[in-house]
Amino acid sequence: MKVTVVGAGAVGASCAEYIAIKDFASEVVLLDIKEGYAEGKAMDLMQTASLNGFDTKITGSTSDYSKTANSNICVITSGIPRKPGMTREELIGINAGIVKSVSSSLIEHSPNTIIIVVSNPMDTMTYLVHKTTGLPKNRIIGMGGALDSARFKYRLAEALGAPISDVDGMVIGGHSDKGMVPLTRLATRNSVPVSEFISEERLDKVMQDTKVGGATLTGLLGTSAWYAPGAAVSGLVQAIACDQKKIYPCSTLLEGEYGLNDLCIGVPVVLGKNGIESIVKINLSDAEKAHLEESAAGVSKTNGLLEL
Ligand SMILES: NC(=O)C1=CN([C@@H]2O[C@H](COP(=O)(O)OP(=O)(O)OC[C@H]3O[C@@H](n4cnc5c(N)ncnc54)[C@H](O)[C@@H]3O)[C@@H](O)[C@H]2O)C=CC1
Ligand SMILES: O=C([O-])CC(=O)C(=O)O
Repeated sequence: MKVTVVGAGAVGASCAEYIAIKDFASEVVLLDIKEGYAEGKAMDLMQTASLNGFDTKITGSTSDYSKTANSNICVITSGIPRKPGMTREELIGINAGIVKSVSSSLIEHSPNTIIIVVSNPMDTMTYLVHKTTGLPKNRIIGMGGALDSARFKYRLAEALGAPISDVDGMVIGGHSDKGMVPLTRLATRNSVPVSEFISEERLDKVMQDTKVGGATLTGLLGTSAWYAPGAAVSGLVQAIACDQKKIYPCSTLLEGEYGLNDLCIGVPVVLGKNGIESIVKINLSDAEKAHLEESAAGVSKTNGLLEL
């Protein structure tokens, strides 16, 4: 199993590290445009192998896509992150050009690859990959919901005073400060609805804190987060590489599902060796449907800024 990660910055390197530590891939190639940067990160990571006990071989490449040839899975993290006070949508001008050229170079060398898009604004970048590459829809996956759901579980555990392992919950919708739809109604503590333990007001705060999870970290760090994003990507990569058939909320092209068309947005999907094996349709309440539709309108508006 060969995995390429484009962008050896904060998220790309974290992603490579988590993939290696989980030790399911034979090879990870990190690629960046900064001279020597990916090679340096790869060497540093390889020097953790005996310490962390993995055999995954990590190599680096400065813009040489021949080294990525025949990758089973390619992750795109190249592009600029936001600074405090910015929205993810403001990154579109620079990141669209980067994502378009990177995806085309990847496919040239790995025509059968599955692509995971991370660069922001992620739902729109995922749509761009659809529009410009012609890859089948099951092989283009946007990562956002897995991260947002992890943050939701963190906030739920905090509110419940419970261990995170006791908590389950999912966030669908667009990966944006306003567009996320945390499904509080379906969240559970050890299969008991969380509403049995905490008030509606407290749950509403959980929802609000979850939606601004990325912005909160950007304010604290001066740039956006990388540990949880890297871990979330590694979960998706593992589900595909090991054909786990796990359900994750991912950004995928909708063609009528959830009443939405011609956009990529986060909904639950089954991940396995073919990438997106199926879109899972769950019954949403009227309020959740309205929230998702509003989120979709926001994503479509951002998609409208693409020069296609
Ligand atoms: N979808 C999600 O949940 C998340 C998305 N992100 C997004 O991921 C992206 C990367 O974030 P960071 O790693 O923090 O940024 P970073 O600045 O640390 O790393 C980005 C890397 O991309 C490289 N790069 C730029 N243009 C390139 C090109 N054409 N080819 C190859 N490499 C290129 C840069 O040299 C840099 O090393 C940002 O757009 C950020 O908003 C970040 C966290 C979560
Ligand atoms: O907040 C950002 O800009 C990066 C990101 O998507 C996240 O951490 O959720």
